[in-house]
Amino acid sequence: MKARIAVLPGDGIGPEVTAAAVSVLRDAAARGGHEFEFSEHAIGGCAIDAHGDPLPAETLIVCKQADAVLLGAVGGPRWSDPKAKVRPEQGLLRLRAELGVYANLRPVRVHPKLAALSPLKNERLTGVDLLFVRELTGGAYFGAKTRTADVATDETKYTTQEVERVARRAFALARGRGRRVTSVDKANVLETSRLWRETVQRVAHEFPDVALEHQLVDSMAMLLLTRPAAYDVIVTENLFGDILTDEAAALAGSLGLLPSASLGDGKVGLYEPIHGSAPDIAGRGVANPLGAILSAAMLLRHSLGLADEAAAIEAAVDRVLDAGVSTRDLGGDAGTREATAAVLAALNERAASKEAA
Ligand SMILES: NC(=O)c1ccc[n+]([C@@H]2O[C@H](COP(=O)([O-])OP(=O)(O)OC[C@H]3O[C@@H](n4cnc5c(N)ncnc54)[C@H](O)[C@@H]3O)[C@@H](O)[C@H]2O)c1
Ligand SMILES: CC(C)[C@H](C(=O)O)[C@@H](O)C(=O)O
Ligand SMILES: [Mg+2]
Repeated sequence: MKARIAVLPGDGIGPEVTAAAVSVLRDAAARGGHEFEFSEHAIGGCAIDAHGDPLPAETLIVCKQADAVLLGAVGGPRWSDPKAKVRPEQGLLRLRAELGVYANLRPVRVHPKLAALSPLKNERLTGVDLLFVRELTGGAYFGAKTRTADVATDETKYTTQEVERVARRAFALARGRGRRVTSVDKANVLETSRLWRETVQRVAHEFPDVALEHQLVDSMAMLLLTRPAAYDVIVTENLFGDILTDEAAALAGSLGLLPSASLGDGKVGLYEPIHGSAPDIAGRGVANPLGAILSAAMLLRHSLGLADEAAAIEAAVDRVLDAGVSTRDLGGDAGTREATAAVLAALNERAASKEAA
């Protein structure tokens, strides 16, 4: 098959982990006889420096015309002055809104080898296999903002339609997994959460084969650590989803491991690891590339319909972790390149053993 993939490396470790993901995609293309055309474009802080705009018009046009967008990360201290008028993160938020990718899928699995490293009790982590579905284009991130010298506001707004579509996506995904959805809100305090809860409840009637429960976000933050294996699909609003998924990264072992796919009703999907630009380790070749590589697998599955190729990459990542190859965030000493090379080697071995069989 032919596919156009827009690559937006961004800032900090973004270019390092994106290069790793692209090499795995090139490998999948070569192996499967596919023609993937990659083109790189600016976003975030480096786009502010080069074009005065964190989402240059050219980047947006190419992304809209692509089959999929692969993104590294944006932001960093250089562009973080609280008084700055333009921020790298605005480019990413605009891109998500422009692509209409309202459902952000963030799977969290705990690899057995890494469970042993966790400060949490091992038995609690056994079998953890979560899928967060984070609403991505609404809520406080996109509401009106005001600021005077002493007062600031960020409006949180949700419409029924915005909640319905992300809830439907979560229920549909639950059908392919454990058939359980936990909807997370703050309905004891927030009006937006009451609308959220009523709407999710109504959508649940369309999916009688999927069990629904509601949790308040504060207790969910605790439950995620005390009984993570009890959950399947967790659907929540933008801000809560951002926070809970970084928390869930502690279950998996590192923020550097977690991938994401952002999907809407249009054809273009956006794929990015959930971590940021990690300014503290940028440029040193030590970033964990696995979250970006697993995001590339999600790209193959969700945008290109190449489920087997995606599963092969996920299995290769598992084998690399099984073999004890890990980057510094996981207590190992492999660099970004070594970890990437190990994934490519595991893919090779698998292909060779399949051929031999
Ligand atoms: N999607 C995105 O582009 C995105 C996501 C989150 C944060 N950000 C931005 O990134 C900047 C830095 O934010 P932050 O420091 O709060 O969060 P961060 O995710 O960049 O880093 C948090 C911690 O996790 C570590 N880490 C993150 N990714 C890693 C990886 N792949 N391998 C090894 N260690 C990794 C970092 O070294 C750091 O110690 C901010 O400007 C923020 O807005 C961007
Ligand atoms: C950089 C920021 C806008 C972004 C978000 O909050 O969505 C990031 O934290 C993420 O999780 O992708
Ligand atoms: Mg985040």
